[in-house]
Amino acid sequence: MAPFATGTTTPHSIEDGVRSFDSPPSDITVLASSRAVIENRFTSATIVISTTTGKIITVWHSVLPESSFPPGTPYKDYSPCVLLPGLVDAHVHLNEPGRTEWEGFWTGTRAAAFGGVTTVVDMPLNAIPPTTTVAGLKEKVAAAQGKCWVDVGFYGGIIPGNAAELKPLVQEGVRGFKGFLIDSGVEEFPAVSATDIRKVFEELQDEPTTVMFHAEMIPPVTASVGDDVQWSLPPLAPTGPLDEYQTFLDSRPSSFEIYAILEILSLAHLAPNLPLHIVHLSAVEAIPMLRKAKESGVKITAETCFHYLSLAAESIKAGDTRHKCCPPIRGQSNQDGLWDEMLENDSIIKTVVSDHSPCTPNLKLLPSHVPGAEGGSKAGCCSNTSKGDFFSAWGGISSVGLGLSILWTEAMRRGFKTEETLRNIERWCCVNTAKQVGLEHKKGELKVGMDGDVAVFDDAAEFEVEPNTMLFRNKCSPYEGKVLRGVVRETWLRGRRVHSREDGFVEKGGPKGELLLERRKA
Ligand SMILES: NC(=O)NC(NC(N)=O)C(=O)[O-]
Ligand SMILES: [Zn+2]
Ligand SMILES: [Zn+2]
Repeated sequence: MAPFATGTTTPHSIEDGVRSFDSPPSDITVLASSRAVIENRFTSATIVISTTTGKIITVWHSVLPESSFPPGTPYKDYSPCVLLPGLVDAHVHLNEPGRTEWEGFWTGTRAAAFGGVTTVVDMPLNAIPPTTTVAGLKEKVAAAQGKCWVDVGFYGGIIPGNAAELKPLVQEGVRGFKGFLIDSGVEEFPAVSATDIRKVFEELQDEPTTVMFHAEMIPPVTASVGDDVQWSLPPLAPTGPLDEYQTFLDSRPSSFEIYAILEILSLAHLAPNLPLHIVHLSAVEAIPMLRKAKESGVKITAETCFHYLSLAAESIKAGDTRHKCCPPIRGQSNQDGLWDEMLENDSIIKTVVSDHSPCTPNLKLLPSHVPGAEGGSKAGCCSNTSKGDFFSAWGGISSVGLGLSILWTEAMRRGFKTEETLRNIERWCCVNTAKQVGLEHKKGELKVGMDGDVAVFDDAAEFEVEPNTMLFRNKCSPYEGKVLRGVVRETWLRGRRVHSREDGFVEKGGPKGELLLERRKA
């Protein structure tokens, strides 16, 4: 039965979960596949999107043939590629204005679109000014206009002394806040103390927002955790060769994450209704205390990153500072522990994000034999003696747009089941990231009423990460040279194709990304 031709809204192929629609057929586009993830079900699907509103207007849990739609309706059956919701990467540093040479809206969002990411949320630091004031947010927004290939939301920043800016930033539509408990790496974004956090909690306790922390902290004195665990507290200063990864890892032990989380939890009672979130959780040892806090009623979640789930300290070569990030990538057993936690029911780790935090290659101080170093040697900013120094190099890993393939590659390497993994990825990278930033009413799921954001994922294909597949501004990433499984064939944003591997970007009319500045409801 042809739904449009007959005017009926209930074709006989309908299964449960199917919605009806009465939209005029002239402004629709149809994507179908025998394999899709729809509301956490692995199913066949036909998705009808209004090109006028950009919203999904109907979803069938079956592949309707093209003949079901009026002649001329744009229609494609992508079988056996998988239709996934466009990913929501809730942790990306787009450093424009001020450090646009590190990353900008144009390049960062093109890299996102290339990899099926249709929403990014921009971190409040590394641009100048940082997003710690309404004026700073306005500068960001002005700089972003007309340059975004995917939709972009903004976080606000928490620094000492800016408590009075926080409510106004909520009003202006920031999607949450981030603060540091350790040096951030940029002087305009200092770390907060317990006194500052108290003020922040007082200010934001009843606001519709999330307060997030970079949870690493240098304990002031010996810290004891409970009765029986005593953490030895190594200094942040190096105790071995500066170009050995282990020296760097030893300088930022798991206890720094534990100590920071204990500090946050000790203050959480001041704002019992305020959702708290730990960004880029690396240390598996911190999980039990987070779980315990959650069980006792603290509203707290955590995210981890593609790199903590796919890279391991044991394989990082001397001087390869492309791997430097904070908190650090830890050992293989830590990586295994993070995966174990994520596969638990009701895990504390709800989301997986990129923490794409790039810089110009010279600031990575890469020795000339490491890929991505060329800019460094040309820039000549550093003496040869500092090449490969993990302590002086910029901390941050570039990977926006590579995440889906990174996760997929790792999950397949671990022998995980295809359908379950795709459903998990939908949860970690779409549904839960959208929820974390208050966008669950329009992003992260392929269902009626949501934005028509779709990633067409070829789970069988492979590609090599090389300059042509890293569209971020600086081609300097630890994934370079790796062969990843899973290729995003097409990316659709609100019912329009933004990018396809075959035809590249749809340049006509320029970028169509919107700035997501509506005020959060919860
Ligand atoms: N200044 C930064 O961008 N820092 C970032 N750096 C990392 N993760 O290494 C972060 O998110 O903390
Ligand atoms: Zn951080
Ligand atoms: Zn970050």
